[in-house]
Amino acid sequence: MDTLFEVSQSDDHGPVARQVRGPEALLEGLNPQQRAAVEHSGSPLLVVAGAGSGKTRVLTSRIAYLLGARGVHPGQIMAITFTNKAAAEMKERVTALVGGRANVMWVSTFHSMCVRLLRREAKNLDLRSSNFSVYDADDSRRLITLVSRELDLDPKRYPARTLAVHISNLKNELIDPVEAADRAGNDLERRVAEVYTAYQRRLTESNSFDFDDLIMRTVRLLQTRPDVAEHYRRRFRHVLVDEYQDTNHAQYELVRALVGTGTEDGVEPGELCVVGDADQSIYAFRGATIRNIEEFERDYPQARTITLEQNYRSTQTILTAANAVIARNTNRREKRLWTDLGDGDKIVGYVGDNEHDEAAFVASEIDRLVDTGDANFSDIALFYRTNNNSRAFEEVFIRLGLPYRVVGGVRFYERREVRDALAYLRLLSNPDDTVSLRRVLNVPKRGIGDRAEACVAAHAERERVSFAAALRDAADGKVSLLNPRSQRAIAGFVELTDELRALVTDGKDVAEVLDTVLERTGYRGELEASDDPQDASRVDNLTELITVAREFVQAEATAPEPEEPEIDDAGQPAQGSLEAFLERVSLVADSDQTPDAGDGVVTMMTLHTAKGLEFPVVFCTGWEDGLFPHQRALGDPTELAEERRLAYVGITRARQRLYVSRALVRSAWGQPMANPASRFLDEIPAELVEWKRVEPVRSSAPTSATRWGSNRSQVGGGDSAQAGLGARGMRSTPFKGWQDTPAMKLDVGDRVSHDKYGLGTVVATDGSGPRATATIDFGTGGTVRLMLIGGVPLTKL
Ligand SMILES: Nc1ncnc2c1ncn2[C@@H]1O[C@H](COP(=O)(O)OP(=O)(O)OP(=O)(O)O)[C@@H](O)[C@H]1O
Ligand SMILES: [Mg+2]
Repeated sequence: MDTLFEVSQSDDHGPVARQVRGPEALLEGLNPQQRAAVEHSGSPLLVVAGAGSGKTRVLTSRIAYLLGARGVHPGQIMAITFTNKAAAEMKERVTALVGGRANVMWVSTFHSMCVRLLRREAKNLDLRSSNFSVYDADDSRRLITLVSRELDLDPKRYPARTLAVHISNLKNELIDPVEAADRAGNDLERRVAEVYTAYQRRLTESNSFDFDDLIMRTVRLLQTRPDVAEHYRRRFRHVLVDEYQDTNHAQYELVRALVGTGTEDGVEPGELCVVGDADQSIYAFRGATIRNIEEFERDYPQARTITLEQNYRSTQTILTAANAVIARNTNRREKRLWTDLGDGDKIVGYVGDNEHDEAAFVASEIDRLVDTGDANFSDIALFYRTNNNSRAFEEVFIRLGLPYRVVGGVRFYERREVRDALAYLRLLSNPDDTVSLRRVLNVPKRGIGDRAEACVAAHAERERVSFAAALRDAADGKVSLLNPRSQRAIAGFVELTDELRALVTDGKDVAEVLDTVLERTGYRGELEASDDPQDASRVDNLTELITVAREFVQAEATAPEPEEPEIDDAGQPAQGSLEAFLERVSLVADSDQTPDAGDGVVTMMTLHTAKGLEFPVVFCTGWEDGLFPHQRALGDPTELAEERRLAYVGITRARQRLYVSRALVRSAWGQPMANPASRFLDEIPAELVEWKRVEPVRSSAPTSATRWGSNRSQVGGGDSAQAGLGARGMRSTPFKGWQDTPAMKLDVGDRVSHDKYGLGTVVATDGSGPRATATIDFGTGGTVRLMLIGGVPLTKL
């Protein structure tokens, strides 16, 4: 924990450190640049610095300083973090300093902040009620699917997923459907605009926002309603943003509108402090742009920029490796990052025969580190490029009984039964929520079939009313072509939801409501009656969800009340309420599930999720061209640069020990792929890496000497020529039964024979030399993409 807060916590005589030791105490332990950033006042402030240099710490310290030394009221502070978890931590630290007063600070992610603001402003937004639903990616894809079906779009040509990405990009650029239609220059863009228009109308009818809307609508509100904007500008005198390099255009405009320029309404501009690192920008695919950090001084002409140069996180070895990799990116500002933590251990490298061998090595190392007392399980993190790569590790961890937790992946809140239960809850809170309504309409089965649903949907379309309104019409017999049985079933459903909704109005807490929902709808009963073992675990998950709800109710009941209610804080849903609960669960991000230290488990996650975190021991796995850097990036310099930033993020999460590993062959989607070493491995200076096992050298038969652990003397010990071999390596006969053939050249149309898949035809080729790949159609055996390195069991016919 920050020394800062320990000072205040050990002080029995008053909550604020300055009362005892003055503002100096709030600056203790900070280096001169960090101090300058904390003390700076007035003009906008940008702190740019490499990983682990204390940017986040500066942000937290600055808040403490604002409260403790500058007499700022907590209600005047808005701080934006990248995850809800980071927000909670920041708030906790500040609470330790100033007590319950901290509750009126707004510390949250962009999305949570916008939900809160939009709820407060529902009356200014033309919303039917402040109980709008928030649609996550899955919900919005469902709605897009519904809409494209109505527009008769070919789902193969226009997959919902693709449409969703396009619509999201438009929203991140603050482009509304009308403008999108105006701008559309080709067929795809016109289709997208069409879907976007219909989709947006549906969202409005459903009284729902998707994630991107949350930001876009808030920006629009502030831009079009000077009175509303002025209210927030008067209130939030301090705006602080962490991870500024990953903001998109909409978020940039949001910050601008909140801070103001001072010319709008005579309110002095708020004090803005943003921190970030352009080298860690890894969300371009969601519209993030480092333009925001690079042009900060142009956007805010009075701005001051402070750079931090001391890294407090990692050893010199780790830092040198990270710097060497990121240095390959062009068009970046060179940074001088140093550490006084010493060289530390070498980076450990390992080349596995396949992903299982790689996983076995990682597991045995973890076992060893914990055995020797060098680390606890919770000190250790394991990263991979994409979620599906966790499987091999999970298998061996389970077999060896190593405790672990996967962050992200198929998350609890993404499980079918959990989503169904939450859809019921959302429906009770927001009767117009179409996606939730249609999700549970016939779940469990109650005799409202597809045809009946289609009749209701057609009625809604014809009458231009929401699906919910159309359903009521159906219950009242006003929908044509509906058979009497379906009508009765619909009437029963409407009655049931009305009854359940009454529980909420009666003030029952969310845990009770949930329990009753599962009971009265027959949802739980159906699962309990089933003899499918999967249904049993579904029941467990629902029980878990009720526990989550119960804990939520209890936590809300015991949360300290804000001491100073003079700053109005409506817009927060009532404590323990259904809305508050839904808001909590709908905004959980991947990284919010990070276990707290002390959980005693190894953490597995993707590199993206690892941003902002740190661990004493880090395993970076799957460093192979085609996997990491991702295959998509191989021929694209922009994408490759982003992958390299991801490598930089991964390496710099490590404090003391870093491992890098790869596999010679791995099965991807059930097919073997032989990937060459990641180019990022080549970019780490060879002398920093001790290879526990390298790729077998061509024509030397694999012997026990190449088993990991027994070849230290052969390839370790700082012989850089050999040490680099594992990364660069020559490719030969790494796996049993495969012939030692030289790399082959194939063209589209060539016929080939594969030892396992049989006869096939080349349908595409990509890359050259050791990175050449061919996609081969093996008829009913499916399409397989293979790296054309030596050793591929393939014959050209
Ligand atoms: N002045 C300091 N003295 C001692 N430790 C420090 C100091 N500043 C930061 N640290 C520690 O260094 C580590 C990295 O700090 P922090 O997470 O704030 O860096 P960051 O710049 O935000 O990193 P990232 O770019 O990865 O987000 C933390 O453990 C933090 O407590
Ligand atoms: Mg940080």
